[in-house]
Amino acid sequence: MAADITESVPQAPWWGWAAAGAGLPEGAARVLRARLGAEIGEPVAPAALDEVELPEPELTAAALEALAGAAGHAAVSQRASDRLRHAAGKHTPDLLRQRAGRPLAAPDAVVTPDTEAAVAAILGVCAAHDIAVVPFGGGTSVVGGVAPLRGGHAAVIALDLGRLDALIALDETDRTATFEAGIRGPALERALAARGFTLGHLPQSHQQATLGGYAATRSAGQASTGYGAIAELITGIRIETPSGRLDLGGRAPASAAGPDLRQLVIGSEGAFGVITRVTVAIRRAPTRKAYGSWAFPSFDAGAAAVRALAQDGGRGDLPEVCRLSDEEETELTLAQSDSGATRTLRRWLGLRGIDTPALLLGVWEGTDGEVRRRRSRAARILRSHGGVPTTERPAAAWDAGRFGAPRLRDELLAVGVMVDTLETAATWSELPETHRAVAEAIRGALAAGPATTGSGAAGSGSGANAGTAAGSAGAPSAVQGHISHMYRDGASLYYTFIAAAEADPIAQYERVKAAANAAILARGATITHHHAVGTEHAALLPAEIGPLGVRALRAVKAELDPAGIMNPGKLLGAPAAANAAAAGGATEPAPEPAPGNPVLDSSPSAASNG
Ligand SMILES: Cc1cc2nc3c(=O)[nH]c(=O)nc-3n(C[C@H](O)[C@H](O)[C@H](O)COP(=O)(O)OP(=O)(O)OC[C@H]3O[C@@H](n4cnc5c(N)ncnc54)[C@H](O)[C@@H]3O)c2cc1C
Repeated sequence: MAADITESVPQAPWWGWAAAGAGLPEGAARVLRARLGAEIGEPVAPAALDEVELPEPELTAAALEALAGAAGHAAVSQRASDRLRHAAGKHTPDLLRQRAGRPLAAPDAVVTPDTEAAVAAILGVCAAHDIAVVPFGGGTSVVGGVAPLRGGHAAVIALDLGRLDALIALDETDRTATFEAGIRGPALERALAARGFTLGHLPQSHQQATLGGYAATRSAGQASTGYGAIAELITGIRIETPSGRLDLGGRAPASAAGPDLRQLVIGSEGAFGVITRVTVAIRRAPTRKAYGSWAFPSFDAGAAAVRALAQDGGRGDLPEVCRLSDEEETELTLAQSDSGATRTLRRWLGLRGIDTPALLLGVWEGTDGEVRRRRSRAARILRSHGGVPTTERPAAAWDAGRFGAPRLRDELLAVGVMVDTLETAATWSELPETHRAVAEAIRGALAAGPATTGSGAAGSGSGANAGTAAGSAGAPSAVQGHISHMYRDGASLYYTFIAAAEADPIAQYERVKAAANAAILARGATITHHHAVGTEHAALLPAEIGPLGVRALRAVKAELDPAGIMNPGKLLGAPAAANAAAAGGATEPAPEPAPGNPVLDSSPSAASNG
């Protein structure tokens, strides 16, 4: 149940997800050796704190004093450890730079208010002193959402919401709960569980992510198929902006009073203001889970079956967690286990003509009778679409291990393996082709290898060498995918790519991202289903919502944030003024190159996020 998987709240180190673990599991290491053709080397430790190069803070004494006046002296820190922990999010280029001890930039101070009034006062100080504000929840962004960009302002602070973490109200009649926005996933679920409820929103990052962060990024939990993504769960939201407070929703279950402004705040990524409280729809905590796993002869066949479940099944037939791996992800998962059970499964499927299976996992949550009834109705539909039932074990094993996976990425990066994830979503009619096109684009970019000439080398951050220049052949790779958030009209698509790191792993990453983005846009799919826009996808937003759509959002920002201090460079990209400055060379500092780690090693499917 939600409560029993959210007991621990690891404190992320500044260079990764979790403190050093026990290394790679043997199964993962074996698959990597076999797949990537290399021996696993000794892990390279991240830089020590005193080796880290941090820029000098640029806040004036007057600005510091004013911030302390707004939030309290103890709430304003310029300690290196605090600045470092707020210097980046958690996507692979962030971690590569952090591990190397050469962060791109750091906030000039970290401010941790403990009241909404203090948040409003801080925004006033920042507007008056020309200070950019980066709202900081759990810092788990994988799209550059918390990058400490100044955007042409005199300084930048990270505004950490971590002390705003209270349950404000729980209404059992309305089945809603209101929280301060800085509460993290486990604390939120614990508070609800104490009263017999759950939110059911469990992104793989929930142990560190916050409710405000979920809202700001339009996040989707791993059980979103059953519970709904965060945009469907939020009934009310409050945001403090430099122009004042907006209190939205929460008056009635629905309203025809104009466009739903909550939806303008959900997904605003800190560019309009700071979300300080959120009201969510809650459910009775489930008392039972039921698991089911089915094998299909191909990913396309599995997707057709899931579509039938989503469109023709009855209410509740879709499991809360519904996850279909493609053939590659299924193979890499099975290959990590050489148990008798896995061998038996392969034989059993082989006898039914399924040699390259695509595995569907389902987790139903509810009461005992409910979950069994729902699972057997779903089973009938899946069988009628060619699904071969296996045991409950694969789904139960996935459920038990899913929140350990992010740590694995740290282990992989330590031993010189490039690993990261990316995602999109497509309608059912486009999904099979989109899946193939994006996977092939990623494989092609990895196989192309690094450019041998041109200015894009050595982590310039330009992404200009995206697989176009002549290059040496890339290393062997594994590219796996799954769908995991189902809708009546389509589903998300999620990819994990793994390869030996090149000498410039950030350039390697950018090459892959550029190729995948091009394929996603060419297929007419979305640039992001749940990771959000951040800096990573900001240049692609016009392709998704059109230039007029971007201008409309800019107009909203101009009203709520006239000085443009809120999270510069995220969501809407650089403002026009910053672009002009950039043309004159006064840009944000370019990313430092991460050192190459030529040693190959590490682990596949388990490192997959989301
Ligand atoms: C290992 C891993 C697994 C992940 N799995 C998933 C997944 O399953 N599903 C999913 O949706 N995402 C996933 N993510 C992405 C990320 O965790 C989500 O985007 C999450 O919602 C971010 O929450 P946060 O509190 O960490 O926000 P942060 O990373 O701190 O911030 C994200 C963005 O929101 C802004 N922001 C944060 N708080 C506020 C606030 N109170 N007011 C205004 N703006 C704010 C920030 O400025 C930034 O632009 C994963 C990330 C990692 C590293």
